[in-house]
Amino acid sequence: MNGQTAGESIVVRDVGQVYAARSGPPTVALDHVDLTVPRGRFVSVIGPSGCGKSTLLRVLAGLEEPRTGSVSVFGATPAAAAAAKSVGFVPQVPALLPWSSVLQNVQVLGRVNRAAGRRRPAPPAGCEFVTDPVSLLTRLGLQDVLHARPAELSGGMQQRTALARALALQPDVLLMDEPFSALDEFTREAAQLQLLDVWSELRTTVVFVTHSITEAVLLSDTVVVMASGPGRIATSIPVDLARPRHHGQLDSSAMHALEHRVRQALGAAYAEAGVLRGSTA
Ligand SMILES: Nc1ncnc2c1ncn2[C@@H]1O[C@H](COP(=O)(O)OP(=O)(O)OP(=O)(O)O)[C@@H](O)[C@H]1O
Repeated sequence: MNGQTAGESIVVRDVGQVYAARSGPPTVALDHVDLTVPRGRFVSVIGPSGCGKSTLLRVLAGLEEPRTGSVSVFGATPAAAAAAKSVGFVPQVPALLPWSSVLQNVQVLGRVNRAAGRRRPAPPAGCEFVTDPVSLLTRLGLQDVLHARPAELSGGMQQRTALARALALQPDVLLMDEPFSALDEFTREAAQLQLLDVWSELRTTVVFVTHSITEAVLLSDTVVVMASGPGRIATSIPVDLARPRHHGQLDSSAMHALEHRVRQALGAAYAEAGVLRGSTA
């Protein structure tokens, strides 16, 4: 377990997931997947379309049971972690309540928490902002739109609201499924910086699915490259860029070298999928 105990890490062991197909053989979405995410780390998952990234997130979120293998979220099953509101999820589409304000969208989970009688440990020193929705939204640059409805917000603002909603749970783990993929380049960069800014203080454990090599490298401690046919982990690439990260690092030789490594691994995953498809056609 890489020297980590179950309570200190998310541990995925030999996980497999299979879906029945409408016709033909079943889809092996995950096959012998092993992954350890130590507490407080930021891990990105990248891979060809259909390689099982979202399936892996759903298994971690307790939304589906894996067919085989085991998953521990800091010592609990994913279902137990989800029931304890220890898992925050930021989907690709923000799915905000359209008739509620930005503030109400974030407050609603606080109410769910209180109704569940959930007690959270005090946040790290200096991170008290996370316990107060107004402070949290202000921290994410949304102080001027607290009372706006989602339809009045830009895409970037909507995603930051979804991030605030997830963070308001004070989750032990934050699962993010291509949260910035629909944003234009500059809005995306701003959202990345906002995320890095709050993450650098909260140090919530993050599993972040993306199709962007640059985004994966810029944000992460480790980039996990998946391959498809069947869905599996091809390699894990540690990112040793200094923190705090910023877009000034994008032009550094270290950044380019890491992007190159991820691109090579991803290229191999795509090529292999093509070979596998060719051989089974
Ligand atoms: N509920 C389901 N029923 C049947 N097949 C499914 C189901 N969910 C996913 N799959 C299949 O499992 C495989 C993995 O899907 P998944 O959505 O996890 O991939 P992904 O890597 O997230 O893809 P993308 O990058 O396109 O979002 C795909 O072949 C997909 O068609």
